[in-house]
Amino acid sequence: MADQWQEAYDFAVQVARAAGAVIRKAGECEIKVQTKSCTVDLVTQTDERVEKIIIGSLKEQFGEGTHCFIGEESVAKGEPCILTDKPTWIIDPVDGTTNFVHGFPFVAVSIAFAVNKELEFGVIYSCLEDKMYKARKGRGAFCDDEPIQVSDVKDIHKSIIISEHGTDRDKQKVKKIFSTMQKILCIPVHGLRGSGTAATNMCLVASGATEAFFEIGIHCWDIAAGAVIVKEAGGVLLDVDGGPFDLMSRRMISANNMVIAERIIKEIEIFDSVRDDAPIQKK
Ligand SMILES: O=P(O)(O)O[C@H]1[C@H](O)[C@H](O)[C@H](O)[C@@H](O)[C@@H]1O
Ligand SMILES: [Mg+2]
Repeated sequence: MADQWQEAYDFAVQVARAAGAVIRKAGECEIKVQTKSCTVDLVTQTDERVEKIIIGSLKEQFGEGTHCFIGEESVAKGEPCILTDKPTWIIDPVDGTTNFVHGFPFVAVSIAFAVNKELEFGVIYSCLEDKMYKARKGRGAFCDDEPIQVSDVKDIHKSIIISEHGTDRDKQKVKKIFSTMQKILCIPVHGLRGSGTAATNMCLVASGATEAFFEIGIHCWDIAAGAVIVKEAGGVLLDVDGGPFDLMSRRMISANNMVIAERIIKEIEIFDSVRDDAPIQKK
């Protein structure tokens, strides 16, 4: 059967690379910062501009109205965040916005593509490192066209685990986040890390640099592309309660294998997060 998504996959790589160049250029100038859900949930004109460039390029290539789009900044402006069976692009134009504002060198363009609610491919361009991660369902994962695969570590005591504290500063949630981190650190593991971008964190799992990344509070656009890349690199994806991975649930764990995943899950103190696809509350 004709491979109907190869052209879209190749085009997504081109668009991600071009978007990364725009981000790098914008980082050389003064960055005007605004906030979204709270004072530390940052957004810049670059996030919005890059999302418009990405969606505009995809619409031009594939036609208006044939594909659907879930973009971080479009959703922030009230667009629906509902995954249907239609071909859908799930986009984080600047993952690691806080890093971008501070010049902390991990900023990623994350572009995923789903059909019939199945993730077909994911592309993550770590634009300050100039590293292009990509994967198509059933065809392996790559960094700069070199195959990548998860680490073979099964002993939790020999692992590095990535966790992020996110942008929520609710004291009860922060307490659970740090209590979880403390319990994991004192297993003990070799170390805890966090790049500040979920997409990059998942690439670090996929490339074997760390054994797991989990987070409660992320969004579908932060993790959709990384989910394909981790899975195609031989890793596993689960809900933080050990259930099946749920893209819209705002929580997940990605790991190199089930042994590590299940050991980490034991320590995670879960707190509620409103689903990405929850009905929009009328103000
Ligand atoms: O930079 P964002 O696109 O907003 O996404 C990040 C989020 O804001 C928060 O910092 C999370 O901890 C990150 O994992 C996520 O990528
Ligand atoms: Mg973002």
